[in-house]
Amino acid sequence: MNMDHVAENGLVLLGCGKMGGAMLQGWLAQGLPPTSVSVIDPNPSDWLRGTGVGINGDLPENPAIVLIAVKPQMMGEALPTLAAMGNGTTLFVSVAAGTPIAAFEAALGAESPIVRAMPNTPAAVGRGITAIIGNAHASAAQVDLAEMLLRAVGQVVRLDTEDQMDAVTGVSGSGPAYVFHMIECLAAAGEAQGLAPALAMQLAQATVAGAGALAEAADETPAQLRVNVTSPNGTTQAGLAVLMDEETGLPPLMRKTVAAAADRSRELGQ
Ligand SMILES: NC(=O)C1=CN([C@@H]2O[C@H](COP(=O)(O)OP(=O)(O)OC[C@H]3O[C@@H](n4cnc5c(N)ncnc54)[C@H](OP(=O)(O)O)[C@@H]3O)[C@@H](O)[C@H]2O)C=CC1
Ligand SMILES: O=C(O)[C@@H]1CCC=N1
Repeated sequence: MNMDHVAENGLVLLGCGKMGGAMLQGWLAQGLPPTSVSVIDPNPSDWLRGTGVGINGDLPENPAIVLIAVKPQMMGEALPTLAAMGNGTTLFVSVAAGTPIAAFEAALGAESPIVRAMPNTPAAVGRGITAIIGNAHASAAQVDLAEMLLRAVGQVVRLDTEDQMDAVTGVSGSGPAYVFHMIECLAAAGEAQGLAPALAMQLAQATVAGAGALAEAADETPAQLRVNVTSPNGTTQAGLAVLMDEETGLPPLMRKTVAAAADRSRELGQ
């Protein structure tokens, strides 16, 4: 199974907001024909209307893939729409935080092939990372198909057990928001040191983007890259003494942040 299989049999996207839209953008850029995509969304955006995909019209009877990208809180309303779709060969892929595979099996039938996935919004620029796990009825070829589709918008990792999904959500699903907030804080701190707002934001954005690109491209570990910036008794050492404090610095704060997000993911699954 490959992208041709999806193009021939169709892809249904349930919910085209920030995450569904980011992935659709990536697939269309990779050459998935818009005519093979059917979107169900109550308020289609102008961007979506301009793509040429089918919107809130007739759906293919047995699409290759149904991608579920509605909020977990809307799942109860959305699942009956899905139950009418698929004949055992359609693969259902959910990106919803918290919602367990068992909830989809209960609504769609235990024989339905289902892949649970946790992507992130850098998918919009092809730089996402998605963790996936299939249910017992998803064949190896179907999990491969989900992986191929998600690779079009970034990296893909496979999980051994579904319970890892809560921690993944806390790290990479929500993670972009932590990094965006770090940019905001770095810029605000620059302003507090007397820089103009636009200059402080430019410095903060370029520093986070550049450090991320270097961390990905370099052979050294992030720890070594940090050491490379830190001259003995210099400015970075002074700054890091605050940031790396085990009592008041980033390590305990990041542990609490990721734990809170993972706990919320577990809660959404109740
Ligand atoms: N945003 C992110 O960074 C990530 C999100 N996710 C998951 O992706 C899913 C979507 O999140 P996100 O894109 O942020 O949310 P959005 O609210 O941006 O998108 C959800 C979309 O679904 C539409 N919708 C609501 N009800 C229905 C329905 N019954 N049938 C079809 N469409 C419906 C919404 O329309 P309307 O707005 O008009 O209600 C909206 O366009 C969530 O489950 C979330 O956990 C996963 C990883 C990362
Ligand atoms: O905030 C959320 O619940 C979703 C899941 C991961 C990122 N956004």
